[in-house]
Amino acid sequence: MAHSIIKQLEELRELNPLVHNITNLVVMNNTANALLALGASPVMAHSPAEVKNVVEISRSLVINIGTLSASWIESMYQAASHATTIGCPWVLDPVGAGISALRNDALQQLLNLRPTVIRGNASEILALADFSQATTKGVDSTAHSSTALQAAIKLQNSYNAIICVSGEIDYIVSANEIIEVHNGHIMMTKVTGLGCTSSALIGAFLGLRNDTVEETIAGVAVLSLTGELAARTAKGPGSLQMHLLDALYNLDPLTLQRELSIQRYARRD
Ligand SMILES: Nc1ncnc2c1ncn2[C@@H]1O[C@H](COP(=O)(O)OP(=O)(O)OP(=O)(O)O)[C@@H](O)[C@H]1O
Ligand SMILES: Cc1ncsc1CCO
Ligand SMILES: [Mg+2]
Repeated sequence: MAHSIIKQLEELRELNPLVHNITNLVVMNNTANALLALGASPVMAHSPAEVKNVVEISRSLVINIGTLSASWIESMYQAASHATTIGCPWVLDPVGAGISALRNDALQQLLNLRPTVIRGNASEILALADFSQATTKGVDSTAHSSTALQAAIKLQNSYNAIICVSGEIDYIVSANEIIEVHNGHIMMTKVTGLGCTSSALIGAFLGLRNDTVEETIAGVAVLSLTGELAARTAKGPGSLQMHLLDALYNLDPLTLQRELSIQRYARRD
């Protein structure tokens, strides 16, 4: 497993892929810096007048609904439909799924455009699988990631997307397998937008080699591991954020080999 991620990271740094982000106003700067530190090239572009042009030149698209409004929905819809049409892989981050009709309606439209990958916290994945049962508080999860595993499997079956549930254990559900990433640190929940960063890093790996499951695992695992490494030396959330960028920049094969904690098994449902 580490071997695949080491190779992918090497390829990513060599290629410096352009990642188109339509993301929220809270995390925009952090996300761009994380992509740069990893070795990708971010572009944040959300005007409806240009998103199709930007999708055309990008390796992948990341759509994050964190600070949604009507004009952003239009941009997201245009970008996602164009990405699906031209075969550009795209990630959906359903921030705050379940908290309002605006978000739920936008998410239903985006789901119908068939994202390649969906990554959310447990509350968001539970809400996406059944909006009528949503008990979301806001953008932070109120549930352990394991409680959303069945919902993730249901979403995978319905939309044929790779589903990631983040939390103490990150789960990645593909058509055939469940992958668990055990890296991470509780302090990461005290820095806003690290789930959003995970979605963006998945975007950075997508499109590298047409193996979307391996690419998704790489994105999730790299963020969780670098967060864990950063937490070891951080005094609190402020320095965690700073150390995370340094950990992404300095991540090397030996550290991946030594520190990754990943399990994968066949789906039995
Ligand atoms: N309880 C935990 N223990 C260890 N690591 C955690 C825990 N919760 C989250 N993490 C780490 O933080 C990462 C982001 O997950 P989280 O579920 O907090 O995202 P999120 O709620 O979508 O965040 P945001 O919306 O602020 O971007 C996970 O992939 C994992 O590495
Ligand atoms: C706090 C917050 N509110 C809307 S988006 C966002 C960033 C984490 O998703
Ligand atoms: Mg989130």
